[in-house]
Amino acid sequence: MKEHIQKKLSDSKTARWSAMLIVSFTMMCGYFLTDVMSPLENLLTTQGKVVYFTDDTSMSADSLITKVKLFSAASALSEPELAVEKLEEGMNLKYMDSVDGIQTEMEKTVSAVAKGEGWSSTEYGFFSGAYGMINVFLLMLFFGGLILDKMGIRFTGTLSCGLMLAGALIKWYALSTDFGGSMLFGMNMQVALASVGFAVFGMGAEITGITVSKVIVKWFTGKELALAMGLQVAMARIGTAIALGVSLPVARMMGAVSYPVLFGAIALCVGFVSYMVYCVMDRKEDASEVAVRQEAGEKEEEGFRMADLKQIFGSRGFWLITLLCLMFYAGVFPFLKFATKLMIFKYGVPESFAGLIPALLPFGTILLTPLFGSLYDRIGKGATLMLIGSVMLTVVHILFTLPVLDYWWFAVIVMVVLGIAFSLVPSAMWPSVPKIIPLKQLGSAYAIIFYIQNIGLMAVPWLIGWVIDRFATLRDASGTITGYDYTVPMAIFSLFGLCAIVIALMLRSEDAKKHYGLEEANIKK
Ligand SMILES: NCCCC[C@H](N)C(=O)NCC(=O)O
Repeated sequence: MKEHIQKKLSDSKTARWSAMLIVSFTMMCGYFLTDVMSPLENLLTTQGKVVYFTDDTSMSADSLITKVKLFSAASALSEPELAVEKLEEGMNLKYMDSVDGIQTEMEKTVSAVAKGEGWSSTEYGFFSGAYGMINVFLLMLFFGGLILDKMGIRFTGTLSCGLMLAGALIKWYALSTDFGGSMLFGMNMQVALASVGFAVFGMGAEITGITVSKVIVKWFTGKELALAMGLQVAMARIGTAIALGVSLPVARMMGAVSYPVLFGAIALCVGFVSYMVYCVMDRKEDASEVAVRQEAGEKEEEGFRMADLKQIFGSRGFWLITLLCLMFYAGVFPFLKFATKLMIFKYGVPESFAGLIPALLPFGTILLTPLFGSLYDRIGKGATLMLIGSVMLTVVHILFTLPVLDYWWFAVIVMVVLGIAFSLVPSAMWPSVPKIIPLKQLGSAYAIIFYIQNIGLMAVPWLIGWVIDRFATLRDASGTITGYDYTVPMAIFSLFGLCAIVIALMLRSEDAKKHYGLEEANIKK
């Protein structure tokens, strides 16, 4: 008679790849919401309504009305009854504008009118950094890791998806409400409440992130681990790319910045349901694992103990990966928050296309992250991949800093190179952690890495927002903003890249000493 051999559910290719797709979809919705406000920086920091024309230029509604009236006076026409509230899509307007210092007659058609929120760059930076605030100040990410290792994947993932959704709804409420200039914590009420929402969302998103990483390690250890992690990250990047590409057109079409957030919250509800589906699979995987152990007469693995934290904290390799993560990601995610406006003011890209250039970055990574992940699975060289990625990040930021080649095509090329760097490092970094830290401590290990990384995700946008207000905003004699010079903010991003190179070099030499296996293939032949 043929002997029946118990198998784990994860031994089935279909089952493990389905699990990967389901949790990655949830994460993708989270990433969409994380970056959905980035292309709206210019709109958020404009006071009053903004008018967009069919030729892809835009102007504040107040200034347009003044210019229309100038035209009426110059052409001796009776002043039209035009007011900001009457501006709408399809209107054909004649106005006077200064072209090369000469007052010139212009005629343009309005393609959309959207409401700016009048935030300062500092307020925008504060809001963007709020993502990491609860994680950092209330140590919630750290506790999230402990909860994950103690309470398991199903409980933690459900909790974190709920937090993401609650945060997204608070943010949507804040952005869709007119608080009439009231203040909270000495801050514009809208900025404060939107930041609270983003902070709650960020707590959920980061805990979901560590949970999803643990899910992938659980189903793919000894199999296609780096490829699966690469594909999960690639799907997350699709979320970022969609956010960067569609957020501004949606806000314009609907006339307000709150709508992209609302659509993201609706998508997240679907992501929540998909996580529930994964929970069913997770239960089956656990049951099959128990059966395999019983058949083999193995004892159940010991659970996580607080003492295990000592082992994590005592590992130099772990700290180097953590610091590399801090520096590398400080140079990428916060940069994306400011990149759309950089494209408008440094490279002269029309606002309606400006979000598409930063969107190239995550798009590039969609193919490359799994590709490099699979390379790491088969031939290794993880520490070297991280080093090359860090060098590329630094070169890119130096090129964005220098006042050379301020053409849109050059920005595209540089952004593609950044996309390659942004594929190399994550595809090698995340699958390297289980080579240094054992599975039962992995939730806590990822949580600590994400915790330190969140300090950067929080503080860097605060710093850059303040630096833009202080050192990068150009004004005319009357104090009106005339443009931005991004040299100082981009030089700061270059410094993060330089630190990443030094740490990647140290990690490679530590690996050579301690034999973590970072340069070895993941798939054992
Ligand atoms: N904009 C999303 C921030 C997610 C940060 C998260 N802690 C993370 O590092 N995820 C892995 C990745 O490479 O995206």
